[in-house]
Amino acid sequence: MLPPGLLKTIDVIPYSEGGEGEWMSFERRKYYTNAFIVQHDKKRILLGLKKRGFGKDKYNGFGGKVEEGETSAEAAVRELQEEAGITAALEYSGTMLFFSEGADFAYHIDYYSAGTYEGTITESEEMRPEWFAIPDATVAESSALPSIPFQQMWDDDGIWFPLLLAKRKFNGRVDFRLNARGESKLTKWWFGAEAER
Ligand SMILES: Nc1nc2c([nH]c(=O)n2[C@H]2C[C@H](O)[C@@H](COP(=O)(O)OP(=O)(O)OP(=O)(O)O)O2)c(=O)[nH]1
Repeated sequence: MLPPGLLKTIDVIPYSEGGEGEWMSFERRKYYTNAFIVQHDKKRILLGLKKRGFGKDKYNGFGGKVEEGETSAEAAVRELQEEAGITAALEYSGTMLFFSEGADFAYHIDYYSAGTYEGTITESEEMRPEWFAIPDATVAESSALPSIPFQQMWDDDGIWFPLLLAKRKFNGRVDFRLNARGESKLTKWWFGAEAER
């Protein structure tokens, strides 16, 4: 059931799969984190515009590489502090394997989220933090905040964001291939999610 290379961290039921072709093979993986502040009471989520490096000009959670001697949870707290200037009691939200054609390693990404934070949200050299509205079908009024900018995020985020927002943990894998213009595009995915509570 699980795609190759994905290490199961929780019990999941199939949630979404699609795309075409075979899963690509890779030799190595590197461990990363990615953290979101999700405030359901205020109907908002904090994203950052990445200002440099991998994923530049995309909106994302705050994160980076897990360093030697630290756990992924510790790395997530450190990266949130470094990139957004805040601390939070982050909870594990899921794990995703991300492989992009031509890369010499796969990204093993642990996702985290928290509903509250301490400190003052501060722009860093890497990220410009901004609030976005959490979609809420039950409320007619529109938010003053912009909608989550999926067109300016990684292609796969639209698949698993509903799980993140619903607090359903997930495991998944996504493969990206280069198109004729040399852009990395989502070509195959598989996601499983914790059963609905
Ligand atoms: N939302 C989302 N995030 C992704 C995807 N793929 C992917 O690598 N990421 C995240 C994982 C990491 O948080 C970030 C890549 O790390 P980075 O570029 O900030 O890290 P870095 O090597 O510069 O390391 P560091 O200096 O921040 O420690 O992008 C994806 O498909 N969706």
